[in-house]
Amino acid sequence: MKIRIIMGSKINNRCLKDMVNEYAKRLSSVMEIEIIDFKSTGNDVKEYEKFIKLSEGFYRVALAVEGKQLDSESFAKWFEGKQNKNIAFLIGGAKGLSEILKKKCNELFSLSKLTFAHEHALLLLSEQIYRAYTIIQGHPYHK
Ligand SMILES: C[S@@+](CC[C@H](N)C(=O)[O-])C[C@H]1O[C@@H](n2cnc3c(N)ncnc32)[C@H](O)[C@@H]1O
Repeated sequence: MKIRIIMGSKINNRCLKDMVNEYAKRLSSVMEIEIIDFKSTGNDVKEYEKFIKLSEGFYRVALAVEGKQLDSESFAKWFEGKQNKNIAFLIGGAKGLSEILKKKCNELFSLSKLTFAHEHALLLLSEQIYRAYTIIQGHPYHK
């Protein structure tokens, strides 16, 4: 299984990067997690093309406030059902993901009704992917 997290904005916070890398490292024996961040151009068409190209062949999940909200156990079940798929999670920059891009995605997931900075959305998503894996494995981390 391969997970690609695509960010329409650069990750600048070093501590946050380290935390995200730590989750990816813990999961590296069972899945590959790749993070691709790029500087936003502010041009919706160019960003659309970039996101689509980078997520070609992946099951696309857009992160958006208005998306579906799951609890961690449900997310783990969803995740388990996607074990033989490659998943791309799309995270927008300051302007968010365009409507046309969200329509191209297979699903829209929300982390909360609160709006987070793109880096915080990345950290929450990474931790929930790790948590999902520990739930599936019955590992005590998820308690
Ligand atoms: C600063 S937010 C963008 C805010 C923008 N005004 C909008 O409405 O989308 C940057 C990105 O973080 C992600 N994000 C922020 N809060 C989120 C939430 N509660 N659930 C899911 N994704 C979220 C989304 O991918 C969003 O495009």
